[in-house]
Amino acid sequence: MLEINALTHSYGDHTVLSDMNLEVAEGELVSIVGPSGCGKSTLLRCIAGLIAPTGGKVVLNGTPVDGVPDDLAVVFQDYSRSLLPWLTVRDNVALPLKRRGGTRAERRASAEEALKSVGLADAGRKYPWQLSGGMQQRVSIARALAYRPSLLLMDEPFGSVDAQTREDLEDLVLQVHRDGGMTILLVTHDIDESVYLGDRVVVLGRNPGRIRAEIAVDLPAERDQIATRADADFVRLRAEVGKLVRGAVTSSPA
Ligand SMILES: Nc1ncnc2c1ncn2[C@@H]1O[C@H](COP(=O)(O)OP(=O)(O)OP(=O)(O)O)[C@@H](O)[C@H]1O
Repeated sequence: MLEINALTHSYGDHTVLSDMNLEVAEGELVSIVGPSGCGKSTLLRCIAGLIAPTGGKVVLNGTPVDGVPDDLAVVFQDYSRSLLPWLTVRDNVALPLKRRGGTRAERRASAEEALKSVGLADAGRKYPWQLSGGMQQRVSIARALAYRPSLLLMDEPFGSVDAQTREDLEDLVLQVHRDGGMTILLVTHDIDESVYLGDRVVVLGRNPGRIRAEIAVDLPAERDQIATRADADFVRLRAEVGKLVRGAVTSSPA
């Protein structure tokens, strides 16, 4: 459903991504990890059509990306800036649905349903600033879910929440992925998280950013914060990814 062909991006004479090729299948959850500055966010911005790559192309559902595609949603780390403080939580979630058409009542009903699915059934009439950080990030996720994109991009979505909330939100993403079959690309700094959530982990190296390795996560789809993380296969995969990321900091990409 997503094809990245010979993608290159430079900011001025600083080449950040070089000749990147990646295919993502319908319904896959792909984690992207790599050292700071290797171009993970730049890659997501190219896929989201927020920046035009300097070379190569991104093809989503058979159509080359040229501007922000209609059937895509993005969740960023900085939830405090992504929600509009003057709109209620429900209206924040319903806002992007205007692009989909439908009546105001239908949009509100979809928003309520998405809020329920992230455990915020009672928060619709509140304002974002009345909620905790973790709850605000749930609202951002609900907004993306209500939109029912064919591709969901998440850029360090749990980087600013506490450890317990992070685990809850990770499990929420797994549940959404399992139930809705959504294709998800998730950028994270957290190696454990990349393995816990991913069907596949893509490791980027830097100078310039290239795919250094792709690791299939051959764990059962059903995951559990305690049992999965204690599983010998999980521990092996985490070590493998960790070694590749550490190697990517110092050596040039393979
Ligand atoms: N708008 C921009 N203009 C110029 N340089 C940029 C811009 N955005 C990013 N860069 C540079 O491109 C490189 C890659 O940045 P990017 O944010 O894509 O990396 P990242 O892997 O997401 O980093 P991090 O893990 O620290 O968030 C960095 O050296 C960064 O300074």
